[in-house]
Amino acid sequence: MEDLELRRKAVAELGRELRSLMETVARTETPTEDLQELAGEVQRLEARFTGRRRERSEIPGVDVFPFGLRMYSPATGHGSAFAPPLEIEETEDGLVGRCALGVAHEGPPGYAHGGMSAMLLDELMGWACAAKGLPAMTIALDVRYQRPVPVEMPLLLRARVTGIEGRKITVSGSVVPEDDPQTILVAAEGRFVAPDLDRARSLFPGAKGYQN
Ligand SMILES: CCCCC/C=C\C/C=C\C/C=C\C/C=C\CCCC(=O)SCCNC(=O)CCNC(=O)[C@H](O)C(C)(C)COP(=O)(O)OP(=O)(O)OC[C@H]1O[C@@H](n2cnc3c(N)ncnc32)[C@H](O)[C@@H]1OP(=O)(O)O
Repeated sequence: MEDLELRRKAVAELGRELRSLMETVARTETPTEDLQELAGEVQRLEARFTGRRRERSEIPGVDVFPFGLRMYSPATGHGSAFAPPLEIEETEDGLVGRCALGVAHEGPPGYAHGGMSAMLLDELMGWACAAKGLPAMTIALDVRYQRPVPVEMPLLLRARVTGIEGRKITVSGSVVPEDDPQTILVAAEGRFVAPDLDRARSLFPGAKGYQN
């Protein structure tokens, strides 16, 4: 079997380069004819991804699902061009995530798109459920945008499970500047449900651990 760590490293390296490319594209003032030529080059590059293409519900071989790694997650995945990516650490008071967003994640000029903050919090809050042994799906997310989130600013995101009632979990979350953690930029309250085994089997047919 191919070395998994080596493959994860390669996936992360490719992700890093793609992220950098996305940021360059979002900021470039390159002449129009060069853009046209570059589109053709990117298309040729894409044709070099050979080999089997993963099925829709197939879990990537580099992942650990549902408790571990999601390498192509648009929030935390080191293999994703779209992810900041969010780095997660477990603390006594829940999970803490660190990242900085880029111009590619912009909504209002100079500030993050609100959907980015919502996505990052949603994911971190989901991982907070998994950290309690209950991998769960979001059923409701209430996001309060208190201050705009500047891009290129180191951020701290927090997620804490506030209640567990059977398979239903409530979680709170926030986004703050790393150097000014008292200032809440975004606050969120979420409700999650951990699917029971039958539901998990039908929702995630590619997750071998759940199959008979
Ligand atoms: C051992 C199983 C493990 C399975 C793995 C699960 C998840 C793994 C996922 C990720 C990996 C881990 C870390 C997380 C990382 C990222 C997080 C990303 C978060 C997301 O990006 S996630 C995408 C958006 N999210 C959805 O796509 C959910 C759509 N949704 C559904 O697919 C169903 O909703 C489901 C399956 C969640 C529950 O369905 P179900 O059949 O298992 O549950 P059931 O109906 O029995 O409800 C039980 C109690 O929850 C109440 N309840 C249920 N659903 C409700 C709703 N929608 N609104 C209000 N209350 C609701 C009922 O009222 C009842 O309450 P009561 O008991 O008091 O009556």
